[in-house]
Amino acid sequence: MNIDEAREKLIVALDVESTEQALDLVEQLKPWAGMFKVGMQLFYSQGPAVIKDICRQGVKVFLDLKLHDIPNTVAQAVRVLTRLGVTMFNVHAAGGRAMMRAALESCGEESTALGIPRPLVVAVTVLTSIDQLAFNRELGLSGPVLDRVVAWALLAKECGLDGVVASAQEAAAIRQSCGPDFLIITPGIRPAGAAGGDQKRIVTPAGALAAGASRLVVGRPIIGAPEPVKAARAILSEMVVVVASSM
Ligand SMILES: O=C(O)c1cc(=O)[nH]c(=O)n1[C@@H]1O[C@H](COP(=O)(O)O)[C@@H](O)[C@H]1O
Repeated sequence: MNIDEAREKLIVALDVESTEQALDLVEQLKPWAGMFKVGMQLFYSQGPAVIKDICRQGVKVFLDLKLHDIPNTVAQAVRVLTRLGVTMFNVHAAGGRAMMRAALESCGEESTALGIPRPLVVAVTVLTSIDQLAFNRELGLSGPVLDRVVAWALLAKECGLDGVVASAQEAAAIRQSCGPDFLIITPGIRPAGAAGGDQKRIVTPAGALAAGASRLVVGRPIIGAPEPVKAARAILSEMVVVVASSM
C-alpha cells in the first residue's frame, strides 16, 4: 500500500462549529485525507449549507448524524439528506431491521430519482466511548461488547447496508463474520501516547488497519494538534508502514 491508498482510508472528523473553521481544515488537509466527516456540532450549527460548501472543495463527505427513530421518520430524513450529495451517512443499528431497511430503500429511491450515486449507508454499533463495564452496568446489556457489535454488524449486512461503525477492537471479528467487502469504519483511533479523552475502546492507526478496518475516523488527534497537517502525515506514515509490512 502506498501513501495514496492510506490517504483514501483516512477520514478527518470536522468537529468544529463554524463553516470557516471547517473549510480551513478541509483546505489544509485535503491532500492528506480521503473523506471529511460532518457531525452533529457542525451540522446543527451551520445546517445543510455547510455540506454543499465542503463538497464544493472537491472532497467527499461522511454525514454522521447517527439517525435513530421509527422507520418512517428515518426514511423521510434520509430522503432529504440524500439530496445533499454526501458520499456516506450513518444510522444507528439499535433502530432495528425495519429502520435500517427503510433508510436504505429511501436513499436508493431518492438517488435514482436524482440520477446520482447512492450514498453508502453504515450502521453505528456500540459507541467507542462505551467500555465493557458501562455496557453491562449502565446500559444493562448482557454479554461481551464484541458479541453485540458482531450481531449488529450481521443484522446491518442482512438489511443490505454497506457496513458498520465500530471500534477497531472488533474489526477482526466483524471482518470474519461479514466478509471482505463489508465496510468497517473505525473511530476511537489514537496514535500511541495520544490522549484518549472520552474514547474507551481505543486502537492505534496501525492496529486498526492490521485488524481489517476499511477506514479510520480521526478527530482531535488531527484537528486539535498544533499543526494538523503534520499530525495527519504522521498518522499516514504509520498506516503505510504497517500495511506494507503485513503484505
Ligand atoms: O459515528 C461515528 O463517527 C462515531 C461513532 C463512535 O462509536 N465513536 C465515535 O467517536 N464516532 C465519531 O468519531 C469521531 C472521533 O473523534 P475523536 O475522538 O476526536 O478522534 C467523533 O466525531 C465521533 O462523533
